[in-house]
Amino acid sequence: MLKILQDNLRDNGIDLSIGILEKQVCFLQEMLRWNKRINLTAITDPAEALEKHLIDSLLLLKFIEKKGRMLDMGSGGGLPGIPLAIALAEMEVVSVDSVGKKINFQKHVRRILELENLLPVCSRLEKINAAADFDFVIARALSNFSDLLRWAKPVLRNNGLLYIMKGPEGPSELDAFLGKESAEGFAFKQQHNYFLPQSKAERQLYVLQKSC
Ligand SMILES: C[S@@+](CC[C@H](N)C(=O)[O-])C[C@H]1O[C@@H](n2cnc3c(N)ncnc32)[C@H](O)[C@@H]1O
Repeated sequence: MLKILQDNLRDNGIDLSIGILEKQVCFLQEMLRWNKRINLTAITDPAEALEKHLIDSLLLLKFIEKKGRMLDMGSGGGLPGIPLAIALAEMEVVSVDSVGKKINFQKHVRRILELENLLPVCSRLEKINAAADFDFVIARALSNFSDLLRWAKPVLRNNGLLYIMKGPEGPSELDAFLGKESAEGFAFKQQHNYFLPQSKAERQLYVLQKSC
């Protein structure tokens, strides 16, 4: 698993140390192990989880800033926040989900991998009390653009970045959002399109900047 992860990341210009790769694989194995008892992911096949969870999260390293304070909204089993916290020692990741069992799993990962830059928090996003405290907010498989901007706005500092990860539905969701609402308080900065290495599944990363 480690070699496949290393090769796929290298093919995309991402070179992580063996120590970091080992931690990534350990996280994934723990997720699959805990998944037999609590519902963390619908994906149970290790090869598929490697690509759709770990590699999908780590391909972001090509596009995102590498240090600061990041909030992962609706992180579930810790995606993409935990792989990013493992890879980026200078990124402080606050990982929020409303389901206690999922956050307990994340706290277990924090403990066994000694991830001091990861803070798992059990809360609803609507109740997060962090006035404009984050440089970055990220979300994968959480909700529509409208909700994501509403939740991210109060917690992002001015000029902070919102990273929205989407699958093939991304462009039509974005068109629908722009068609009926304004992205008030945010400016579209970048869109990155990429493909997962094995399945060739299409992914988009939208980057929006808080403007006031
Ligand atoms: C589909 S899962 C995605 C999990 C993870 N981001 C991933 O990509 O695997 C969505 C997660 O968001 C959480 N969630 C949904 N609405 C939320 C809210 N308002 N506040 C906190 N967590 C929420 C759910 O508990 C669930 O774990």
